[in-house]
Amino acid sequence: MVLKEIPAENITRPLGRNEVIGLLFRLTIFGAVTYFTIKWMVDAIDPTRKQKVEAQKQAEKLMRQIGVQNVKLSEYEMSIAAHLVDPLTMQITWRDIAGLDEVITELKDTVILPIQKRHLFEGSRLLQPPKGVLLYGPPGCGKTLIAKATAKEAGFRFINLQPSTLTDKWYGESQKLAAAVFSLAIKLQPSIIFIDEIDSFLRSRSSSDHEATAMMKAQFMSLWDGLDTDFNCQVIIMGATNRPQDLDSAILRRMPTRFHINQPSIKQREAILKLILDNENVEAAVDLCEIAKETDGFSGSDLREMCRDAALLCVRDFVHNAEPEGIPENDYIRPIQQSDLRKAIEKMKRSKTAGVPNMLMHPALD
Ligand SMILES: Nc1ncnc2c1ncn2[C@@H]1O[C@H](COP(=O)(O)OP(=O)(O)OP(=O)(O)O)[C@@H](O)[C@H]1O
Repeated sequence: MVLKEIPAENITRPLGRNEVIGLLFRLTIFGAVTYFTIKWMVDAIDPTRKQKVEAQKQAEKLMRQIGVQNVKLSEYEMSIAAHLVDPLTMQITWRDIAGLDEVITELKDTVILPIQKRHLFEGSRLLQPPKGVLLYGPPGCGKTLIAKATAKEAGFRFINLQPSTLTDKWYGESQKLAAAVFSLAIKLQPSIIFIDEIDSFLRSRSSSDHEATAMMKAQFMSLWDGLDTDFNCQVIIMGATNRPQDLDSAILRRMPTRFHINQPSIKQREAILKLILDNENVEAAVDLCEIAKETDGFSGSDLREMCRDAALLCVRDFVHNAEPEGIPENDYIRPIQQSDLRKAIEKMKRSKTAGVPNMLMHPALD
């Protein structure tokens, strides 16, 4: 009916030049609007998009900081590169670790020496630096410190990989990300891939594993084997775990160099306390040997929190001794005393028996 109203000659006559241009123009606008709408919708429903953009920005910044130029990275490598640790901010050296001298000496001999003096070991297949190192032991006892110091001292780049980076993604993405971990580490070599809580994603395989998880694990292992067969490749995987018994036996086999970082002994606690309080204002009469005796069962991290608490007691005194107008009587903070450390130990013990991490007990002071 509508067509009937249009004169027949208007339908059959060829289009004029202007009409063709107009039509093309409208088609282009329509195409562009459709493209951007679909792109916007896909972006809007991709929950990882914001993360990806952030990761890319972070990665580009870090790559510039570590002086990597002219290396082209894929989208997946970019999101892994966001976990690179800038060596300028990574200031941990052996001197920042107390009480673990034996572990450090062994690490120097078995991991760092073969890296630094490669030429001496070139002829031997047996004496190549290990491609997998496992640090195991209770939480807060220095595993991460050891890994960072190893990277710093050996001059390796440090990729701090959280297992959730690989496991939180959409189906299929985790495999691409796992591959990106290795390809990025190779592009940036020499490098250390540090995986904290490695048991959380490379635990013993079970029949209840999701198919994607099982595939990712298998792929991770075969990529790892790739590192092993390439003698020129300078990539080391360092894993840390509190639960080595939960690790897949195939993973354990790939980490033949293992270090037990145990709860510190009394001597080690004394050394850690000395290090933590080294630059603090501590009364000369403080007996750290006594404090070490009283802190049985404390990790290095507990000791640090405890010392921080003791130091805060001095600050609190300073604030509470202030005159009513808010001006402190003396303009200095008193040194840490034995009694402050004792009070802090008691507080830490209470929080440990209550199963609450100490820092949660005084969030207001953080
Ligand atoms: N041996 C140590 N010497 C000096 N400081 C230590 C030592 N052990 C632990 N610390 C302190 O405790 C903090 C936590 O240690 P770290 O992160 O290395 O522990 P971790 O074993 O990796 O723990 P988690 O398993 O919870 O990751 C360190 O930042 C450091 O301040």
